[in-house]
Amino acid sequence: MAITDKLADHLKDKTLAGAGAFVAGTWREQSADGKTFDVTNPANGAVIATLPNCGRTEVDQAIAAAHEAQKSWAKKTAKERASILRALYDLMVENADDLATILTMEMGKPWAEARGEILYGASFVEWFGEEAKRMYGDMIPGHQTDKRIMVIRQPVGVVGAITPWNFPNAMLARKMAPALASGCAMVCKPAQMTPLSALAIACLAERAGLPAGLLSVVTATSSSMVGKAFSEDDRVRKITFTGSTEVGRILMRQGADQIKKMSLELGGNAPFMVFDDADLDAAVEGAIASKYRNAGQTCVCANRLYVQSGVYDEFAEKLARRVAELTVGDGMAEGTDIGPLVDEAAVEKVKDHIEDAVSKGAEIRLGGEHHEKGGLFFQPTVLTGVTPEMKCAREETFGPVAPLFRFESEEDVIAMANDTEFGLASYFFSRDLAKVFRVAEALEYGIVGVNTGLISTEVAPFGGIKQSGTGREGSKYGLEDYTELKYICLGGIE
Ligand SMILES: NC(=O)c1ccc[n+]([C@@H]2O[C@H](COP(=O)([O-])OP(=O)(O)OC[C@H]3O[C@@H](n4cnc5c(N)ncnc54)[C@H](O)[C@@H]3O)[C@@H](O)[C@H]2O)c1
Ligand SMILES: O=C[C@H](O)CS(=O)(=O)O
Repeated sequence: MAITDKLADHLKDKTLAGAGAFVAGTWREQSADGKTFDVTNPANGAVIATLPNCGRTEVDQAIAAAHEAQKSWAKKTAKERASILRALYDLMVENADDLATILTMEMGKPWAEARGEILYGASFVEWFGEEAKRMYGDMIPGHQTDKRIMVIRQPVGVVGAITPWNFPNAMLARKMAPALASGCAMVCKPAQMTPLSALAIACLAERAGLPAGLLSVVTATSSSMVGKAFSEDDRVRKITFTGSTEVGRILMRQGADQIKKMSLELGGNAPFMVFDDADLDAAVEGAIASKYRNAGQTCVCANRLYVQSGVYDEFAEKLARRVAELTVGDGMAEGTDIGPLVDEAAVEKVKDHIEDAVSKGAEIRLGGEHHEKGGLFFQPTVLTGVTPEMKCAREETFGPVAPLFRFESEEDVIAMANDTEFGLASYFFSRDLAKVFRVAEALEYGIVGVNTGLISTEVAPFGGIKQSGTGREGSKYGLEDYTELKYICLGGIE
């Protein structure tokens, strides 16, 4: 059994996290070279699982099995593929409590947030099961009397997926669902800190009747080995990656030799703007939702909060009062709002950003310290008097820190908001309709939240511009990333 009692004792279904890596349709408790690695609970450091540390042998086996299984899978009707995705959706919902417990104990987020992530991940499986039936093509009026022009969509083939630790269920579901719906096969390498959520999805996919080989979950500590395997093997037609921009850049370079099709969901540096005419209470709630969700460890978290002068002091006061109500603790404990950060490096980065800001003149309105619980817990923090020279203005903090910048005019704040190499999510609060359109159209981002801090849904296209990535996940557009267009020119039709 891969999982320990530290996790099994919290599960109704103890087999859900699988029994090792899921490679080419079989569960592997051992890798070819016999190496293993531990998965620990960031709330207390307890070992919750020991998994095989897969090598190139397992990755190659997974790719070969995917390449074989995908041929017959692509020949099934959309309805046949949709029915298996629907069965998987139903199983994810039925097992949501256990899936949430697995997620919280390997990643740390509060259980209620984890359960929300499970339903969010499941929503992509439901959505793309339906979209499978709408993989339409075109009939185009011919350019000559004897010609008929057809355009069809066909699955890309084998997809290599690499996913991050902060949404270990939803980030795989958001890739696997359109891939399987369109007739592709997938080999996934989850983050080594959080592999169990992906293994649980594979376990339920097997129970839902997904044919062997179509989905593999390779658990490995050498992520660069997996990235190279995906890049070098021409049976892998596409790489889909969610994670940091620097790793996305590496994968893009490695994929260039084979002109590998790429979907990249990368880093962010989201501006969150509050104008004088905003509903301040709504803006505060929006800031709480956007900034402190997952302890600030999401790619779409507000990273820079710009507040117009006329409401700056009132907003800062209201926000600090609301943040002070947040409870820090173990994600499995009732009432926890802010769980532990994922690792020591994350804690050090948060400390560095705070120390840098204070050294350049910012003030700590609230928090700013390592939490008294110690370990990976950090106090939710509000900084005021923040300026563009500070690290938190240019780097993704990825922690529970809200740096408040003051601004005077609409033109100034748009210029500051756009002054970054990132372009994923952005947010602003205003009740002036003309301003809403002007600002939304001027922001250089893939996503704009207006009078809301929460934008994530399966029905909308999620993705960024500039160095936040390429491609879109979710929505009717999400299927396109897993298909190729084929133009068929029919001649001799007299
Ligand atoms: N745009 C989005 O949808 C989205 C979602 C979640 C996280 N992110 C971003 O991800 C970052 C945080 O997540 P993270 O710390 O897991 O990112 P990361 O880039 O360090 O790791 C992401 C995944 O890539 C793997 N990896 C690392 N180096 C690799 C290499 N050389 N070759 C192949 N794979 C490699 C990791 O093992 C992990 O599975 C943040 O920048 C965040 O903004 C973006
Ligand atoms: O980290 C960013 C993920 O994409 C999470 S969400 O889609 O915004 O919930």
